[in-house]
Amino acid sequence: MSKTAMGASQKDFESAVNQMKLLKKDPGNEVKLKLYAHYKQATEGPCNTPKPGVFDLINKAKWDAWNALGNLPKETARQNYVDLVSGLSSSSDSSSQVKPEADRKQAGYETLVMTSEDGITKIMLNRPTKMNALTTQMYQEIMLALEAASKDDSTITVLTGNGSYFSSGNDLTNFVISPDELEERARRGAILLRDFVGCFIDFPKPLVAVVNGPAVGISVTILRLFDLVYASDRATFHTPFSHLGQTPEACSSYTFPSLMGPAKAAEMLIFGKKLTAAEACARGLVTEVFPDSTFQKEVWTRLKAYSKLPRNALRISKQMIRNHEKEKLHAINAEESRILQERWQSDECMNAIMNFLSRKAKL
Ligand SMILES: CCCCCCCCCC/C=C/CC(=O)SCCNC(=O)CCNC(=O)[C@H](O)C(C)(C)COP(=O)(O)OP(=O)(O)OC[C@H]1O[C@@H](n2cnc3c(N)ncnc32)[C@H](O)[C@@H]1OP(=O)(O)O
Repeated sequence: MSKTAMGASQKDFESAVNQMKLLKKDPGNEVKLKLYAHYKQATEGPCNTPKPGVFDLINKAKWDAWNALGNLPKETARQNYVDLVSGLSSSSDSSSQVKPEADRKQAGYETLVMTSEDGITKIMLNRPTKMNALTTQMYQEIMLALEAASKDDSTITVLTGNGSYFSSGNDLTNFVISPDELEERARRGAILLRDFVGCFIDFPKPLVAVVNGPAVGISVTILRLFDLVYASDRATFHTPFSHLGQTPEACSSYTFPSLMGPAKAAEMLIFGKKLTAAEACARGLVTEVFPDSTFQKEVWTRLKAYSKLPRNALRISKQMIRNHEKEKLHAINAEESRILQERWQSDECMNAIMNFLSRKAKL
């Protein structure tokens, strides 16, 4: 009989616990929470401690993860723990192996798939089960990918999402930190945000967003820094900053009012109105909307034709259009990032994040 059918033995479990201690790579907050919850369930049974206070972010997230396992039997939790650790070990083992030809395109990126073909470099956000929510690792990888794309011999660079969402914006688990770390993490978060947006402001080649599904938060505000935005008619555009106790970023406090007028910008950025693709197109945020059934075919046919145009002419024209406001955009980006650094430390922001993480609130 297989191990799974029998359930993991206590020895397997202990060896998985030891294996975890040797793991070289941080598996990320989500996995760590799952491991914690299953460890507690396997060793102590259902959650039996008082719920931590609302500002005790880390312990509250851990408690929520354990409590969510309900009455899961200890044996099942033990097996799940062993399976989780074995998945982590095999993925870190395989990263040192030589990848087959077809996979080489992805080398170096864990959260993205980057490919280059027909004069087009495509950067695809690749966390479909998390609606392509942007972790800090993902912001870093996108910056690296943009840097590489700016230097490669492609004509056009495309950003798109894998799965049903373009992106659900900032990954709210980026906020799972202990209160004594908050100030420093907010400081680093503001630098990350400023550098991330800066890469889009400075990107030298035509940059195209292929918005395959709903877009939330920073994945909406950043669109004004693209040269073309093609959207499926299934896409929606939502910036629920106030609901999260936060404020606009990616220069949208300046670009949105100048694009659609202050009244329409306020509806989105202050009051969090969600737009359909047609509405976003009418406001100038989207270049063109396509039926979802033919979206990929039509968009890629169009982009392949554009990528055959003279490369240098495209690049120079883009820079002529964008250079006028570059300096201003960098100043606005720095100011928005500074304001967010303060917001992230506010009670309003912390309460909203806690509500999402404890599944009390969704958009
Ligand atoms: C001090 C901290 C420093 C931080 C440094 C950060 C630096 C840069 C910051 C830039 C700032 C950007 C602002 C924004 O982007 S604001 C927008 C934030 N996004 C949200 O509020 C969206 C939250 N998600 C939802 O409301 C819903 O998930 C959804 C998108 C409406 C989809 O709902 P649906 O019912 O279809 O699907 P699920 O909710 O079941 O989602 C499937 C799983 O994906 C996880 N998920 C989805 N989105 C996020 C997210 N943004 N953050 C974290 N996790 C997300 C969801 O939890 C499910 O996971 P599970 O299967 O494990 O439960």
